[in-house]
Amino acid sequence: MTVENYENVVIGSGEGGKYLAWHLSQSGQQVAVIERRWIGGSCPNVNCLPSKNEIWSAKVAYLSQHASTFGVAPTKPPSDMEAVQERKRRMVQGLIATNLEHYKSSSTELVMGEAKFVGPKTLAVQLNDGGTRTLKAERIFLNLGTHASIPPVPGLAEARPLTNIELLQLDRIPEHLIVLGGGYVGLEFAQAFRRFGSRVTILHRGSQLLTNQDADIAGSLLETLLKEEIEVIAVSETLRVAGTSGSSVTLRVKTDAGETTVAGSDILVATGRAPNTTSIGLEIAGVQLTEQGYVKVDDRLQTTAAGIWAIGECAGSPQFTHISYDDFRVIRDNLAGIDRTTAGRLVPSCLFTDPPVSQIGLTEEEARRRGIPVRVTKLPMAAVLRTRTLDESHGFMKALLEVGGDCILGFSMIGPEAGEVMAIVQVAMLAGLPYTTLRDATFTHPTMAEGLVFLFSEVEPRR
Ligand SMILES: Cc1cc2nc3c(=O)[nH]c(=O)nc-3n(C[C@H](O)[C@H](O)[C@H](O)COP(=O)(O)OP(=O)(O)OC[C@H]3O[C@@H](n4cnc5c(N)ncnc54)[C@H](O)[C@@H]3O)c2cc1C
Ligand SMILES: NC(=O)c1ccc[n+]([C@@H]2O[C@H](COP(=O)([O-])OP(=O)(O)OC[C@H]3O[C@@H](n4cnc5c(N)ncnc54)[C@H](O)[C@@H]3O)[C@@H](O)[C@H]2O)c1
Repeated sequence: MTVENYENVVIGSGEGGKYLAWHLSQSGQQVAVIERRWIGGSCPNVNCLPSKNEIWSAKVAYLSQHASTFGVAPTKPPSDMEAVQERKRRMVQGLIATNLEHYKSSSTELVMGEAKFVGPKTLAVQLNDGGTRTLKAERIFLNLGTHASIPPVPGLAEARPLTNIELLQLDRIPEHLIVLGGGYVGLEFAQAFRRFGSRVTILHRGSQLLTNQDADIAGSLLETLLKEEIEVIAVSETLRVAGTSGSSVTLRVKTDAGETTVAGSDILVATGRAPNTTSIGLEIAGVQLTEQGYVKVDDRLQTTAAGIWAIGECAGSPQFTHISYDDFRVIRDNLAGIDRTTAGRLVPSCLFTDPPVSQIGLTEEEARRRGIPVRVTKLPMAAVLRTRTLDESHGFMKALLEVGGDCILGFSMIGPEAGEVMAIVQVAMLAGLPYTTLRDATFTHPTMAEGLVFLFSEVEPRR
């Protein structure tokens, strides 16, 4: 067995891992990235970007169906899913090419294969093209990602349910899609496939959709989904599943009103993620896991093994591409002797439903739970005149402010361009600006951002 020595090896070419690899290579270090399947990680291949690509096609389908509202001849569903797929595939191929270009220009070696620890700092790589290589490194970075978890419901795995990966490969429109889970993945796909022409039923656990958002935000989103004739059922338990996804499936579920049966043609499992940390020999490397199976790290993303770091979802970081990228910056800076941690960082999020839902900082519910006194200000989207020009005035903006000062503690929005408007508030929060700076700013008319002036003009004065 020949052992090849490296300064740095990154396992997984996800967002944080690839940026770290390219950065280290460009700084003159020797780096290999081992990736078993997705060049560039899950975001450009099977997660964020392909889903947002199809969601945009679904928006076009929706606008075409409602074109008469705008004085244009309408088109009836169903959509041409083969063409939707083709557009998405072209984008993904382009993204992969861009990633490969970065590997080439930074002189980072990309090894396509599956890595396993065979010694504390030694990896055996089962190459995709056949054969194995053994790589030993001074520093190892784990960017392993997660996969969709399939709950242990009798009959569910046997029903061969769709996850985000298979759903994004469908070149047909499911007749009746049952979505298990009312979180990010479930909600985005439920609305998109309804717009393509599927009948859709969401089965969600708990009393509200989007459990990490305030009830008023989740309620406003629910109104939108119901208006688009998406069926939403709160279940306390999924008891069993029969049939096969793709032809016919039946779910027996428990609700507050008793047991009921839900039948459809396809089932999408969107009930959260499980880390890709099993069967790769992390114990051989001395890398400990948390109870949930994520890599145990400190706030500089160092694992329990010296010289080994973890990045992104596998490290238990919030499950967003921009956070995986920030993890890269934390490690990069610490390697350069600059103190930087993950502690207290702002984590913005945007759910790409229509209208989208964005959130940063404290929610009202979290403030209440933590006993933090806040002033709350709210503005209906109908008061933002840009929404009237689009016929998209559903939703509202909400901000949380200090009681003893004028800093912004949190912002949530359901409305058009919610992610972009949130970014403006985020900058104010990062700069520690008082809300009055946004209140007194002049934003272009008519834009969604202009709504911030009116939102912050509504703030009750400090007592
Ligand atoms: C459907 C969907 C939509 C999403 N949309 C958004 C969005 O709009 N915005 C957003 O911010 N986030 C979104 N996310 C989350 C986002 O995709 C992830 O948080 C992000 O990609 C960061 O992932 P990562 O860097 O932790 O790992 P990944 O990008 O998943 O990379 C891990 C890589 O490691 C490889 N790997 C694992 N084990 C091994 C091994 N043993 N050997 C070799 N290679 C290995 C995997 O093949 C994979 O390529 C979405 C998630 C899903 C499921
Ligand atoms: N726009 C975005 O940024 C975006 C989009 C998609 C995914 N993501 C990321 O990926 C992560 C994973 O998404 P997800 O939707 O899989 O997880 P999630 O945690 O967002 O939602 C899963 C939901 O499923 C519910 N659930 C769990 N078991 C269930 C069961 N047996 N029956 C019914 N419901 C059940 C949970 O209560 C939860 O509400 C997200 O948390 C997010 O961080 C982000």
